[in-house]
Amino acid sequence: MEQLVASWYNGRSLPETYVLPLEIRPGKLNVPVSTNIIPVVDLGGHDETAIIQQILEASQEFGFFQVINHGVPSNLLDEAMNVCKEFHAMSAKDKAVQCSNDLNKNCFLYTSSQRYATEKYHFWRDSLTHFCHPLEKQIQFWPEKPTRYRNVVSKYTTEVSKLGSTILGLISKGLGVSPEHFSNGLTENPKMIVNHYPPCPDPTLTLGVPKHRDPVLINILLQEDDLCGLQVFKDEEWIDVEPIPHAFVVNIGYVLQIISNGKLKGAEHRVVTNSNSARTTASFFVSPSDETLIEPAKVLVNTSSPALYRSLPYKDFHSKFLVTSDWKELEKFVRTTSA
Ligand SMILES: O=C(O)CCC(=O)C(=O)O
Ligand SMILES: [Fe+2]
Repeated sequence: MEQLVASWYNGRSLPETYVLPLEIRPGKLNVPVSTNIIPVVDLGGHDETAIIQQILEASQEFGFFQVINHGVPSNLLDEAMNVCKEFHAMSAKDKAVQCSNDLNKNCFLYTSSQRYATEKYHFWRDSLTHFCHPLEKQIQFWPEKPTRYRNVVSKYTTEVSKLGSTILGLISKGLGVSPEHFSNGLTENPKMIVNHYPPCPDPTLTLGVPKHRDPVLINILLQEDDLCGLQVFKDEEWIDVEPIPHAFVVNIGYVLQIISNGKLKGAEHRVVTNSNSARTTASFFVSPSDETLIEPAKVLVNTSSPALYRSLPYKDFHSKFLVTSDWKELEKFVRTTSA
């Protein structure tokens, strides 16, 4: 396995292979205070129409929002975050014993990105990734250490799955798309990604994750209470996603941009590092099964709003995503020729 950053960073200066070209370096880290603030949606309210409107507006304008009063118990969020941190705090040897480094396996561990072997430079991140559904089948592949991992994370992913269905239900109502549209194979392949960004010797020169869009329907992200790192690109500026204790960050992925025929935005985002503390996050990627055809919902396509994207199996889209870091190339691949 490529060496996890956590196993060698201590006391080292930033290796050349992590120094990014000027145009994508974060440079100055304090982003200017922006008038753009990622919207916060209170899911506990009774006015469903108002909630749907807030979610749709945020998804159109930012492609990002945070949710509070979402129904997942706070102690479960704390336990899940703690066990994710404990996993990454284990020795490299223990981590290697727990997980494969084969990206085709149901549970695997990698560093930088899944394109490590071909990427020009590396990123300051280690990630554990595993599938979550069906739980009875997948759980046997998850790490056995820390010993609480399977117990806590199975409860966590069960709750976050329900939240995902709720949010997609609200989005489908807002778009006027039948809710079956999202249950029909589209949400079959949820995946957990436990990201870890060790303290970095020079956060101005490198990134934890470069600018990207998620290749999924939505991502439901748990971040630590007091550490910024995630930034959203909007109106040519980077905006910090300020952590709110026990909230989730939700972002629209590119698959939902396709299904909504461009009405919702698969937002561009990146992760900056910091030199003081390690930061851990858990992404819950809600994505279709490999064979599911992804295409603009029929009710959203008409003569005045023609289909912007062609129909293709999710696995074709995802394979292309894994081999290209060039977003324009991916857009070209999924767009209709007339769009
Ligand atoms: O760690 C974060 O803050 C975000 C991670 C992310 O963008 C991803 O997992 O796609
Ligand atoms: Fe992402």
